Amino acid sequence: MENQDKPHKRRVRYKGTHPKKYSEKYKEHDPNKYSDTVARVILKGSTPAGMHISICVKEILEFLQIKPGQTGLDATLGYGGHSLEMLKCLNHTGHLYALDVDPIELPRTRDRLEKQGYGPEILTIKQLNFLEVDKVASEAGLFDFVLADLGVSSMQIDNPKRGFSYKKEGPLDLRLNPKKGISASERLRNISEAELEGMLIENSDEPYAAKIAKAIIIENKKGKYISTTTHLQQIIKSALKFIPENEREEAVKKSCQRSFQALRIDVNEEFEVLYEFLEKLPSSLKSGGRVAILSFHSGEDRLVKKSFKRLFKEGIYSEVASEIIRPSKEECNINTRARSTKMRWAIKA
Ligand SMILES: C[S@@+](CC[C@H](N)C(=O)[O-])C[C@H]1O[C@@H](n2cnc3c(N)ncnc32)[C@H](O)[C@@H]1O
Repeated sequence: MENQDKPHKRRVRYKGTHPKKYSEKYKEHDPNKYSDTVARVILKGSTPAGMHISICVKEILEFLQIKPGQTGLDATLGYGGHSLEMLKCLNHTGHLYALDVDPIELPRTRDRLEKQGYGPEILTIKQLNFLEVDKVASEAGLFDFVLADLGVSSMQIDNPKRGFSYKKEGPLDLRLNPKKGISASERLRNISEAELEGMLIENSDEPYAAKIAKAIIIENKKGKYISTTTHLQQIIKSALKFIPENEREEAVKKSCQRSFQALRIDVNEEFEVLYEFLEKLPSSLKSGGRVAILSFHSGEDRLVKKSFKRLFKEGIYSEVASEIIRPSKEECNINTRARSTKMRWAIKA
């Protein structure tokens, strides 16, 4: 009877036989109802829309050696895949704290984990920047284990409204928390050519930084401020016109990837935040406490490596990874986003 009052809501229609746009992938957005479709997409080596496939799960669990009764921190909750695996190890005794700055995905993940039986009695989720790790530790007590899986989730990259990908038309935002700070578009509006060139070099080793910075500033001077992902992509494309045609497509793709990464690092102050987190980590860990960090580009990995090495020399860590751990070939085949992952770990003295 009830249904008679409700108007029937038609699902979004798409052209052709398969949905291509993020918003049209209604089956992938509902993994509980359409588990077959989701499994098929994963098998094909893709990440279903609205999902994130956790990386190096086996390697992380092997290292963290989580036991029931322990207290841990997932500094980067994301889709909650790593949290879920860590919660299974706790076996309903102990506590997991989980942080994320993203106010859009966090409530979805909280709901998902709660539906799987992980509520506030075992899991405390906070919308907080992980640079506040010390504050969380003062509430939770020192941690037995900490995981940080840096960067962005697939849900964030795939959602065109967030502006993380040059491949999809959307506002040039790139903030992990769109309610805080300024968008990438605003940042580009008020930047000088020298600062922009420096940002592209420092954050992502962009070889055509000078040319791209110049092209963006010329566009600003014309009053054509860059407000969308595709506008920025077009500017990069025209700045690289001097590259021979047979090499241009690949070069533009790479420069787009690097430039978007550089802007993302800048608007989210990712290096400053990571540095502060690494400084505060040891005093948030118990003696014997373990930390694993997954990073996705050389700038991040350098910071982790330097911090772990220095604190090991100072006797603050008793052991640190001597080499980077990488996901297996099999994992990279299933999940192409795993290919650039570098894992490092440390144990508190
Ligand atoms: C790679 S994803 C994590 C995926 C997660 N491990 C999983 O299995 O689903 C990274 C997440 O960290 C969050 N993040 C990035 N920097 C952060 C910071 N400084 N503080 C808190 N969360 C952050 C992002 O919003 C994103 O959701």
